[in-house]
Amino acid sequence: MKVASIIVDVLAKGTDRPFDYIIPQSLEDIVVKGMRVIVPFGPRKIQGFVINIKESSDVARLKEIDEMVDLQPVLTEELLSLGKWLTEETLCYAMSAFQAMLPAAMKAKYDKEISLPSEEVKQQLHESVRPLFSKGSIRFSDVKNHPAAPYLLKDISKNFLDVTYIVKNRVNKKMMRGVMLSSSMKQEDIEKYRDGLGKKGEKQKVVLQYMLAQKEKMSVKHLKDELGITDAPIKSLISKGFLEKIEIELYRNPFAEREFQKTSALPLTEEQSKVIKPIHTSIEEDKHNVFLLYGVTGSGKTEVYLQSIQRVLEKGEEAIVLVPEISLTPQMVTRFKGRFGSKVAVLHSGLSAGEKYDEWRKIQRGEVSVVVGARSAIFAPFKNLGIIIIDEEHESSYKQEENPRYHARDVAIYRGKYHNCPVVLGSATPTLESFARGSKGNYRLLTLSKRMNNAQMPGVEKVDMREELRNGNRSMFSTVLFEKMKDRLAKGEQIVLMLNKRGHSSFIMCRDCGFVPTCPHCEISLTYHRHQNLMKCHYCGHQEQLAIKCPECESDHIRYFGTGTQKVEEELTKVIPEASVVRMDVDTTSRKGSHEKLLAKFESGQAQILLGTQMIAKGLDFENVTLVGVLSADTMLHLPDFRASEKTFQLLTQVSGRAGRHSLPGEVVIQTYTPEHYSIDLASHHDYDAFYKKEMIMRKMLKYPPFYYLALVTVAHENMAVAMGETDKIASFLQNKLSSNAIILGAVPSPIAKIKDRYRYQCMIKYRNEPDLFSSLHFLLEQYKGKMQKQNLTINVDLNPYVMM
Ligand SMILES: Nc1ncnc2c1ncn2[C@@H]1O[C@H](COP(=O)(O)OP(=O)(O)OP(=O)(O)O)[C@@H](O)[C@H]1O
Ligand SMILES: [Zn+2]
Ligand SMILES: [Zn+2]
Repeated sequence: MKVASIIVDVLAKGTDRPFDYIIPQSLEDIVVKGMRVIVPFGPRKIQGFVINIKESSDVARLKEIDEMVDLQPVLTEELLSLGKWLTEETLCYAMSAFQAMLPAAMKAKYDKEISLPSEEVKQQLHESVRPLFSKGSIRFSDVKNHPAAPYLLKDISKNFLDVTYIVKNRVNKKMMRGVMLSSSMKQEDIEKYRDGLGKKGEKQKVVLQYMLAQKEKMSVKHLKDELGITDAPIKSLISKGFLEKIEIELYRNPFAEREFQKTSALPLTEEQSKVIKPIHTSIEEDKHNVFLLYGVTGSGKTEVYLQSIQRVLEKGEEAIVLVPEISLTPQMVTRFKGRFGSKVAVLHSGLSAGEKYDEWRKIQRGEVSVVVGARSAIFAPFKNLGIIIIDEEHESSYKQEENPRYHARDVAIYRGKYHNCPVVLGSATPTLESFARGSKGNYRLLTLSKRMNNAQMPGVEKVDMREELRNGNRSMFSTVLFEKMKDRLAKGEQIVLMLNKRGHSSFIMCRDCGFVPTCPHCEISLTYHRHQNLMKCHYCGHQEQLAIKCPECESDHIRYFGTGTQKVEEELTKVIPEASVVRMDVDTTSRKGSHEKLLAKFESGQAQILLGTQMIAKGLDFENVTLVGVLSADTMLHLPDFRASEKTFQLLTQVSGRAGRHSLPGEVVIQTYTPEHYSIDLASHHDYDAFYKKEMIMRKMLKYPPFYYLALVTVAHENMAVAMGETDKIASFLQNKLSSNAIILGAVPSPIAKIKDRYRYQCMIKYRNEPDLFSSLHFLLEQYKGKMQKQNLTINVDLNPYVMM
């Protein structure tokens, strides 16, 4: 008898352990570790992961595995043990850890298609299996009960056959209204009609002009946005037969039809050669090392990554490159695809479930050897990893904010140890945690202190916006910034303007009494949505009409506060009408491929100003940009987060780094209300080292990372007293369990004290060495499992939290 230990798909504390099941005789040689199967569980049938196969079980009465979900293992031995490690490190369920490693498309049950990789293979198949393939590929569901099925499964387990999941694109293709130039009419006739249009047909003329120039299908929405027109001129052109109505597919893979210009390795600078040496050695000697590549903006870190990967590929091994989601820009992708061509898979959130599955399969089948992707790409199922690179390692998006609450850096180091390969963390502004490890020698610190071609770091000017106001300048541009913008436009150079939107920027405030409307269910300020003229809660979706009068003091000076990118854009067109502006924010980039289009427009010089939120701060490398303006440097400083200063420093340094990266010298203007703050002051001097020293003193004094570890327990309940009471109990329980060196703060209300009508309390643990902490937290969650279910109490434990709200 063979027995499989299985983690079942029930997310509850009591079921978070392996259950034993008998493997039916017909499947004995076929079910292996890392496959998913269907098993009876109570009255139901559910999915589970096989994590072990054994000869016997201690449990007396075992049930049998019902059927197979996968015909081949989806998790490798390594990923299975990584899953176990994740459950211990992040206190998550084994099931969530495994699920996190697979593409979303595979979470549902899909039929499988089985096909012959080639005709020759047919001879190797079992004789009863051969006839099944007489008409090409087959569906597993069709042959499941066929007498040859057991032999078919055996042939699959011998890797004779190809298995693909039939993943329907869950996101159905979205179609939208579009138009094209009439196919039956001659272009001259259309041009003739256009030229004949007078004042009354002005709008139609604009449309035809545009369509004739673009020579492409266009969505109606795009035309309206781009040309600032209504439906009317488009409709009348259709009725006259100049335009034809068509349907346009909204989503498409932005990189699918792209040709990538092939690049080859650049001769390295002296500094680059110096830092790449130990990385190459580590690759060649199969040694695990963590390198912290600390290189100023524009110092050529990417080339170091590329040539490190080159060496890995020459060894026949594989590479994972993580980049923050927002810098998965075409520019970044082009660099990797340009060097390694079709060996590169790209994983980012813009892909549909089906497309993500396709990329994942290429990795699993060894068709690619480099993955460039956001956080979850760290689980890429490579079997011979030779290097893991994390670019912009300071980015907080590498921490997942839901279960499993893992940090990609920790997973990278786990996998690097497993595969005896180097992990490279790169940044111009490393996190304090990493830099401290680098300085102590836990990581090997590699420094690139100079920009390419010895380009100077841009000069930075701070402007005190309070002063501007005192001098009567009420606009959002300081005099200095405005003058410099004018100057660059005159010279034909380009400008990047950043508006920091994180924090509270688009809320409504009463200018008389300071009242700010908040969500009645969540206690966070409502965000103003200009298009619909509504106020919305970003946590629960609650919305209200815009207040006309202040409910507190009845003043009608209640209005939109802070500036959105759209408002800046409007202002720009007013004060500098000659400039063409590309605006990049969540609104203009939500559509697939729009990111790419906007950046292409800027890169080609069709626009002189790139205006955007944080998303433009990183990774962009444009030759002609000589001026960077930060419109409001301090919005992030006031967040209730001990990393607020660090985040501000990082962002300012990153965005400043966009200027003067090539032959033209760059300049930066930082507008701020708190120019004396050390984050802003030191960022303006490009002084990471001084910032690091200063911030380390603060962290030491306040007992924060990297001097102390943090754990955050958040409790939520609809009754405030219950939430507070339970948090108090948890705090005193931990107080008893932990040493007197641990600091336990709370119960206190969370910075966001209520979400969706549930009150939130938290307890923060600061500790250095508490061997009992994890087991105590486990015990606690175990104790609470009944209460959590019955009383609808939620307890979240975040080890090394990045979001303090
Ligand atoms: N050895 C080299 N010779 C010539 N040009 C190089 C070399 N290495 C890098 N470059 C060029 O220098 C520019 C800056 O490099 P890169 O964008 O990699 O900087 P970075 O360190 O990643 O900066 P950031 O942190 O700001 O993104 C790029 O245009 C790159 O092509
Ligand atoms: Zn008021
Ligand atoms: Zn709300």
